[in-house]
Amino acid sequence: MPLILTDIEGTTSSISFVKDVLFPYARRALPGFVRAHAEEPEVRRWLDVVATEHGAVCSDDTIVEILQGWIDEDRKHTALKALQGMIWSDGYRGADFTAHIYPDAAAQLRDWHAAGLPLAVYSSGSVPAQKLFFGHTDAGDLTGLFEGWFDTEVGHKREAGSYTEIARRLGRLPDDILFLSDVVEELDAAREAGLRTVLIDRLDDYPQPRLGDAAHGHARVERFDQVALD
Ligand SMILES: CSCCC(=O)C(=O)COP(=O)(O)O
Ligand SMILES: [Mg+2]
Repeated sequence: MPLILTDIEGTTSSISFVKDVLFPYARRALPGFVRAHAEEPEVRRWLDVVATEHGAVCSDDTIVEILQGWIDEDRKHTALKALQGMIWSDGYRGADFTAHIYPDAAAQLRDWHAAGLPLAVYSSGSVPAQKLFFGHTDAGDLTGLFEGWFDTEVGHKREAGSYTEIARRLGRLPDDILFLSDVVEELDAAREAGLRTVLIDRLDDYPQPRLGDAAHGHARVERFDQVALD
């Protein structure tokens, strides 16, 4: 039985929840969060990464502006993702929102887990953000279904080496892992590393079905219950 490795945004869950709820929440809360927590080592560490990348001495206000710009560009930068995760914690715990999950994804993940299939997550969202997300979904707390959590600290999702590293950390051969994602470039990288791949083509997120050449030769389904495991 393969291990199922799943992406989040556009795969288990809608892009609009991330873009229209999570990102605006983080954008709004960022200035107050930085004012309140900038001297905490785990926060300072990531603010300093942003300042170093900016290449000039900059104030925390400037760092906030840079981070807000990255949110607007949907940059998958590890420092931004770590800070977003800390900010969303307040939103989930204060019940400002729950995380969207497609009903077919929640049901199939539960069924695979019940059948003994190992499950893991690989998302650009930080591991703490992933755990918050699956801990507060519309379908309840799903964290117990997963035995592995990976973010861009293993590498970026469009690089084959990231998938090789995930397989190594999971102690599995690459072709014993089935990766599910909405992004063909991520699936290309996973296939290059030897993983099996399925394009989850959510028509709510991608109204033009990615058929033929657009699917880059990856198996393509529209829902989790259509994923073939062999
Ligand atoms: C972990 S939830 C937040 C989602 C997020 O910030 C993100 O960038 C999602 O990207 P993905 O790799 O899951 O498509
Ligand atoms: Mg995605």
